[in-house]
Amino acid sequence: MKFTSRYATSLALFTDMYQLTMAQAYWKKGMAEQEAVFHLYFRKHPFNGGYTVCAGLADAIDYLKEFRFSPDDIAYLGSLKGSQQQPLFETEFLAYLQNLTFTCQVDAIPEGTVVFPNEPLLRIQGPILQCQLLETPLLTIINFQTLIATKAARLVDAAQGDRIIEFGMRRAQGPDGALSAARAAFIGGIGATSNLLAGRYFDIPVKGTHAHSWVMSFPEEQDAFAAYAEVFPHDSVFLVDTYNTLQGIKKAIMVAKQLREKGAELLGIRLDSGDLAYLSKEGRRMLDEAGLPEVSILASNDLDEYLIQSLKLQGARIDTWGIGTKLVTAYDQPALGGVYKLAALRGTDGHWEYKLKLSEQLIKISTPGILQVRRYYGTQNFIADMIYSEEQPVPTDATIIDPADVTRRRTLSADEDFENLLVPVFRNGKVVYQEPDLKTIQARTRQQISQLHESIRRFLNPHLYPVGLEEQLFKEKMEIILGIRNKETGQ
Ligand SMILES: Nc1ncnc2c1ncn2[C@@H]1O[C@H](COP(=O)(O)OP(=O)(O)OP(=O)(O)O)[C@@H](O)[C@H]1O
Ligand SMILES: O=P(O)(O)OC[C@H]1O[C@H](OP(=O)(O)OP(=O)(O)O)[C@H](O)[C@@H]1O
Ligand SMILES: O=C(O)c1cccnc1
Repeated sequence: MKFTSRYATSLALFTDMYQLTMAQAYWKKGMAEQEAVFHLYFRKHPFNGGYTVCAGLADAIDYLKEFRFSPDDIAYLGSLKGSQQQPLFETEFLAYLQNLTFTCQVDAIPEGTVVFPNEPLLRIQGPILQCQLLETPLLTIINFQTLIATKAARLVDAAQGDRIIEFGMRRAQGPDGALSAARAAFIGGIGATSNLLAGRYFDIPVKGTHAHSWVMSFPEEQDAFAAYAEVFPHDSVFLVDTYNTLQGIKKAIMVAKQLREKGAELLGIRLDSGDLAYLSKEGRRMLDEAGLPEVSILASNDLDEYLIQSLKLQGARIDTWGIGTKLVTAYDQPALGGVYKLAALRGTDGHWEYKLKLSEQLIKISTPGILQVRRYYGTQNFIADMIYSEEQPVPTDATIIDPADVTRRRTLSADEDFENLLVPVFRNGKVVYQEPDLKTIQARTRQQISQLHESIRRFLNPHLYPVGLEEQLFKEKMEIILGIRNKETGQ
């Protein structure tokens, strides 16, 4: 079984009802096929951080590849009633849906790329009815995985190269939360998961120790360790904190010595409570003195990036970090506020009409156009990102303007290396994108983060990476805003 089978049955109803009622209204008004452009983007980094790692594209692709309404879906929609008990959806509209196939153009930023507020992660162009139906599922997929990949990358940053295992399945937001989180966590740099189904679906390494129940099911802790080692002589990590951690470590050492006499080595011990700095230092000393310097120390217990940083500052001797709840639930910020906004609509004359959503706050006003993101590179670090509309040629020396603070401008020379981040994913409803495997995506994350200046990577008050609108696009956006405001106030 391959992970894509998660989307093998029809998930066209995996959307908000208003997408379907709008779809019927577009259809009824003869607008269903009008060509539109939507962008999916977020406005603020999660966790008050300085960067975000985008993830979820592979799932989005699988969803779109399978996008169709099954006869069962149509029957369900046909059964829905309005407030006057009349059928909500017309029979002819349901017939239209039954024959609907996905025909859009999709461009996206590859998974594992570092991204910033207001940059479109996905651009969907096609019949407005189709684009509209996809808003909710695309946001569901991309928001969550991007959030978790970013959390994972922060943990990896804090752990400074130590191994991290994802232990979160039992605390995840439901079964798909657990699977998606395991996948996204791996993209963010986590080395392994305890979730076997995620291991099987995504080809992520699986790892585990044992639970307290194993120790508790024996009259003596040492007998529990010995019995486990008998069954897994080369694959044992003993959980040493069931009764008294320091005594538990002594017993683990005794069993490790017996194991060595039989030609096998204990892999490690796990600490799951108490003062992890003190206990890991004591544990390391005891293991080293017993001639067991290779036995590693794994710690778990409500860990997050701040605790890892603190434990490292305290000199903790922890080699591997087991992280569950705080990772898979993105505990301190359980949702990324990604949005999906209409940016252009093709008029009857064939020209694009730019569209935007007004807001009291300038930063919340969406950007119109057929947007692309261009990243400029220095010798070591990324320099800046430019958001521009593909309709207009970019001048040789381009100026970018920060839409949140128009006094922040920067000119980007044509001599700099650059790359356009959005790449073609679907053309006329067919996949044209070669999906990288998960290990390649994970390597991309690591490589991308290494190109961020350390001031952007720090957790406390990170520096703002420069992202701006290309000057022409900025001016056009301002003109549209003024035009709408004048119209609305009758001036
Ligand atoms: N040296 C340390 N510095 C800062 N925080 C620590 C340190 N050691 C452990 N912690 C964290 O303190 C929190 C409380 O741990 P502690 O083991 O005292 O309580 P607990 O979680 O209630 O224990 P148990 O798992 O036995 O119920 C955990 O999040 C743990 O990761
Ligand atoms: O702490 P997390 O980061 O979520 O990691 C997963 C936790 O799950 C297990 O605990 P268990 O379910 O036995 O409960 P516990 O928290 O009481 O130890 C394990 O011993 C970890 O402590
Ligand atoms: O294998 C482990 O040690 C493990 C797995 C899930 C949750 N906590 C610990």
